[in-house]
Amino acid sequence: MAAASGLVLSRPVTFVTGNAKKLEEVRTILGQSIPFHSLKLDRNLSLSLSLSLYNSLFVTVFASISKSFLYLITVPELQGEPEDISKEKARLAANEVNGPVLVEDTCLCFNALKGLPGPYIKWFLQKIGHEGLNNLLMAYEDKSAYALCVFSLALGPNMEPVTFLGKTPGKIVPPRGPNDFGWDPIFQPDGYEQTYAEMPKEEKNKISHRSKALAQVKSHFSEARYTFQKDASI
Ligand SMILES: O=c1nc[nH]c2c1ncn2[C@H]1C[C@H](O)[C@@H](COP(=O)(O)OP(=O)(O)OP(=O)(O)O)O1
Ligand SMILES: [Mg+2]
Repeated sequence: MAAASGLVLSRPVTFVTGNAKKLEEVRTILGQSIPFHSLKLDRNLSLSLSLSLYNSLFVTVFASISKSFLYLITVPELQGEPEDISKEKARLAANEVNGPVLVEDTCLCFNALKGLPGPYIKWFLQKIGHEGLNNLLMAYEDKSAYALCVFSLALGPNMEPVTFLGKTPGKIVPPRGPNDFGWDPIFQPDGYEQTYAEMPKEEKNKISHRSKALAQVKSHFSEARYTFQKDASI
């Protein structure tokens, strides 16, 4: 029976993030399509920024799962190529959770800067803000950029993660629209007159880097047909 219905996992997949906005979008886009733990996250950022080539920052995440579990998850902010970062994040999260996890890492890549800030966008945004990000491109005519989302699924500790990529091309513009999610106000996707921030959420979710990557996650789940020892309501 297990073979007929796909791989048996110890429990439903836990989506690990410290970013409430990400979680909100993932929830909306996925709906009921994948059996996830219902996750509510609170974050407690413990910042220890160093110039080390290794983990420069540790994010402490309190995840209360289905109201009855509380996980303290420390996921380091890693460095390197987007896919490697996302995979490593999944390995670490799977060890912490001791079960199947899905994680996601988002990059904002400027073509004139050969893909930078890329995975380091979080620090660039935190340090220099929307204006600073625009200024980075002042010396270049090419303001084109792309948003890249890399999900990694690890079925358990010591399991090799699988990645799913989603990419949306656009350009960097002076900030427009509500400032409630990261770099949304300065990213204008190709074919639109509005920035991500100006768009209605449903519109962003139709074309975003995140929804493109999640479409692949969904098809992976429908092909794999995982079953779980414990049901999703736990
Ligand atoms: O759709 C988006 N629209 C605008 N801004 C966004 C988006 N998605 C992520 N962001 C921001 C959050 C963070 O400043 C950086 C990614 O960093 P990233 O490490 O992936 O996110 P995070 O540390 O906030 O959450 P997590 O705990 O899942 O790693 O870009
Ligand atoms: Mg992060």
